[in-house]
Amino acid sequence: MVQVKDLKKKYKKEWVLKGVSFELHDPEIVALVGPNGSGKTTLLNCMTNLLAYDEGSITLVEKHHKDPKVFYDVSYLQDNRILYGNLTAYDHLKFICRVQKIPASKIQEVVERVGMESYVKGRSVQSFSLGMKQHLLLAMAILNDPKLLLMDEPLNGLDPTSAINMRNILLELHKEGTTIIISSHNLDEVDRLTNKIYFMKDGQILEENLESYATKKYYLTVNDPQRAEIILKNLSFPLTINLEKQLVFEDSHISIQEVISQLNQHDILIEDIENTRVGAEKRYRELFEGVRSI
Ligand SMILES: Nc1ncnc2c1ncn2[C@@H]1O[C@H](COP(=O)(O)OP(=O)(O)OP(=O)(O)O)[C@@H](O)[C@H]1O
Repeated sequence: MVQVKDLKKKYKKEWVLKGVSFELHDPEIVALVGPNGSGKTTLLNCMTNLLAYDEGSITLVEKHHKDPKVFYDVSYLQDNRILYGNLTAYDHLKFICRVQKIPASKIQEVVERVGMESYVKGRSVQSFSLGMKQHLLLAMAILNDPKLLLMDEPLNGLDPTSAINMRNILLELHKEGTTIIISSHNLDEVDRLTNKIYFMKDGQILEENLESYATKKYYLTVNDPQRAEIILKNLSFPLTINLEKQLVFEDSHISIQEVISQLNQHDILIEDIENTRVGAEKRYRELFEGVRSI
């Protein structure tokens, strides 16, 4: 699916990529994580042939990455500067359909999937909010049912509902067989998408599978989060409330059974329990801030 071999790239005299190599075979979600300026965008731009590189080789979907046919199967969600302010969302989608020979009927399907029916026609992109632009970029990126989807900071500017929707779409695409490489600074979202992380450090990739490394995090949706928070904090349970009004706990700090039992005793209805392994932030801090976990 993807093969990057010993990729090197410098700007003037500064080497930004110093021999990046990795291979992906099965459909996977991989997060690309690193501090500002570590080379994530440079790597994605080289892979999609937007930027020349100095050494190395890149194969995408079994073809050389400069083969124009690659883009029937690959999409790249970049930042919103690629959008045309005086065109509508529909114009953008129609244009991609024309270039990639996708039936126009696909537009409606994608617009519904992303949830942008109310602003696809009748207003130009320059009047869009940041989140609306991200929706359009996502719609454009999934229009061709890509086998490989590369994404540079797709969560920028998304409200919680849109971020959840984006996450669900990515998880669905992955189940349908799409490989996704997503650069993100949102380590909580990264944990909810994948265990497989490429940390960009010193112009190289440190590949990590955090499966066994990570602890578990629980997200409880309850009928009365405010009362639940007061009750549990009075009992000294360490928890936070996220923007989705879920109660969030880490299992290294609590027994989830004990939490459930307390909520039951106080007649608080648990509507949903979601859990995910967390490790991205912990590992990031070890790698980039020299913080060792105990
Ligand atoms: N056109 C350019 N000319 C010179 N230097 C550049 C250019 N583009 C990027 N750089 C430098 O290359 C390095 C990597 O930049 P890049 O944008 O790839 O990092 P990034 O990891 O995507 O950062 P961020 O998280 O801030 O988006 C930085 O030091 C940046 O200043």
